Amino acid sequence: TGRTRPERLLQYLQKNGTRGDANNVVDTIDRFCGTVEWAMNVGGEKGKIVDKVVLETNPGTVLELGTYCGYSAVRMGRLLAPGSRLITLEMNPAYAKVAKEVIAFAGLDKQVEVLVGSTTELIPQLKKKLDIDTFDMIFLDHWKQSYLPDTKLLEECGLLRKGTVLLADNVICPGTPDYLQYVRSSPKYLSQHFPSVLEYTNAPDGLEKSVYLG
Ligand SMILES: O=c1[nH]cnc2c(O)cc(-c3ccc(F)cc3)c(Cl)c12
Ligand SMILES: [Mg+2]
Repeated sequence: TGRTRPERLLQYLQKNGTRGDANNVVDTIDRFCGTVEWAMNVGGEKGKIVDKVVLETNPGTVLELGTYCGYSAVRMGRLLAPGSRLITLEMNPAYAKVAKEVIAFAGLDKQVEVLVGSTTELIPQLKKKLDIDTFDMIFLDHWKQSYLPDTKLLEECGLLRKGTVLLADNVICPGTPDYLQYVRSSPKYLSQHFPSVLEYTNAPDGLEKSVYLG
């Protein structure tokens, strides 16, 4: 039974959530993390900003770096138009296993696909693996040290197009200074900061939205 935090989160969802109701899944996971056990989901406050960016962008293809338990995949997947696809990369197989069950519980397993492996290994394979040419939106939420190298890798692999929206979590806490400096100074991006708080706390954090200009 729930030996790990992701397993305890999944068990709480299976016990207290409504299968097939993605909005309820988001609220139920937020209740678990707010009342039982903190977990590193993007959460409700930053999640409202993610919702706004997704609805404004209306992406047909989304790439998420860092799945964890699938909270943000469900949060974004629930807002996508029919026929849209969200691909999420997770290097920890135990996390990916829980995420697949959370995504299926939410009824989003047709729109959301979890790939297990490192971003460095998977990003160069995406065009071959999926019949996707470029992504309309990227959500960076994996490891702070990887944001910048993976962004450059996405550019090199031709997975970004004029207007692709990059949305990055945790640019304040834990903080991604090299990534911020790059997207804010490079002529290839137009960046905007959204101050917020670290999930389930009142510690300062924020999201950075950067539009790729090609
Ligand atoms: O590693 C992370 N990946 C993706 N999102 C994350 C997040 O939203 C929060 C944190 C975090 C921040 C402060 C703290 F005290 C403990 C954990 C981490 Cl460490 C990650
Ligand atoms: Mg995060």
